[in-house]
Amino acid sequence: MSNYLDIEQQVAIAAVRRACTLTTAVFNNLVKGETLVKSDKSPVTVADFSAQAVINTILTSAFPTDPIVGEEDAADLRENSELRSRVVGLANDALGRELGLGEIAEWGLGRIRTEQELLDAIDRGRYEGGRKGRMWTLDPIDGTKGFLRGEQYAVCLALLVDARVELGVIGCPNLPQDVSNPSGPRGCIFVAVRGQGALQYTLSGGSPVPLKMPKLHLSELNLLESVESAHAALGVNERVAQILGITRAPTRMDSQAKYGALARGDGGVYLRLPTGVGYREKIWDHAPGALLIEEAGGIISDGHGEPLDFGLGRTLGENFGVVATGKGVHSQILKAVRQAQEEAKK
Ligand SMILES: Nc1ncnc2c1ncn2[C@@H]1O[C@H](COP(=O)(O)O)[C@@H](OP(=O)(O)O)[C@H]1O
Ligand SMILES: [Mg+2]
Ligand SMILES: [Mg+2]
Ligand SMILES: [Mg+2]
Repeated sequence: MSNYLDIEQQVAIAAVRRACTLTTAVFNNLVKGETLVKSDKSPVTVADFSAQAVINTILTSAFPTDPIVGEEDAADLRENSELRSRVVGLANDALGRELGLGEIAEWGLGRIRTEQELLDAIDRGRYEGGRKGRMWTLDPIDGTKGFLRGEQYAVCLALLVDARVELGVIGCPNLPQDVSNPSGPRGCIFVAVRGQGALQYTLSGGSPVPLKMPKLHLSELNLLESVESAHAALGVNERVAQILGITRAPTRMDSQAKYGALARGDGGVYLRLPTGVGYREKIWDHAPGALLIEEAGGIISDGHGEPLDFGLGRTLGENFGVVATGKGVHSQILKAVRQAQEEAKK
């Protein structure tokens, strides 16, 4: 008998690997005009579009009936022929390479797709989400701002069944494989399967390393937080650290690379509290990271201690931020969050 979600795991890792190769290549050749500003003022690049095209194409070929909740859609590309042909070229380059580690010819790799097929593949990510059945969440580049700065970003894919995350894969092309050697080799893939633990692979292959979050005392913790002050209330984080007596400086890092760092013990708490502008967190920004933390032995909730609900649609609804950390310190951190929040209201 095969292991739970063996095939899904193999497909998801292969798809994320291909997308990571693509995004790395694009970064090295990104030119002016290849970044657009979306209606919410956030950036999107040809790399985001083509990575979504590649992953959706592979997923649809392996699991034709599975719906996908993906961050991007093809509307901007349908209006812009220059951008469209660049995205089509990049996606076909990525899909056309010969079979790699663990890849199977039946996934349809190697075949050149038409423009129409690739735009439709991107738009397969428009599923509205919900509580029943299987669905994938995809963030082709999480941390687009980090990507553009040449810093951290992540290619993030998760499989949910009845709104529960069962498989999570996070590819981090720029993340050092070993935090104690920051100038050493980079490129990690984090994989979690419910009930089967959390693993780190290197992007280049090789045997995975199991991840287990260390038991930390409050005094040893440091916060993992966003680089962008628009994404999280960094001032409140500072106060939470002060209340808890945390003296170590926070680690600021874009994207779900933060969840990978937390799972392997490079930091003690992922803390993301709302900035008060009414933003709703997106399910693709947290689904794979949430399972990674649980499978590495940690706990994840919102800032009130409520579980994250991935069954409400494309967003986490009215949720209050995210707190992920070790089981031993979670309740103390929530208490400090409550105190900092109350002080901020005064
Ligand atoms: N006001 C806001 N509050 C919280 N998150 C926000 C936000 N505006 C954008 N984001 C999300 O923050 C993500 C990046 O998170 P981080 O700050 O941890 O790197 C973005 O993902 P993308 O880069 O995929 O668009 C985007 O979805
Ligand atoms: Mg975005
Ligand atoms: Mg994102
Ligand atoms: Mg994104």
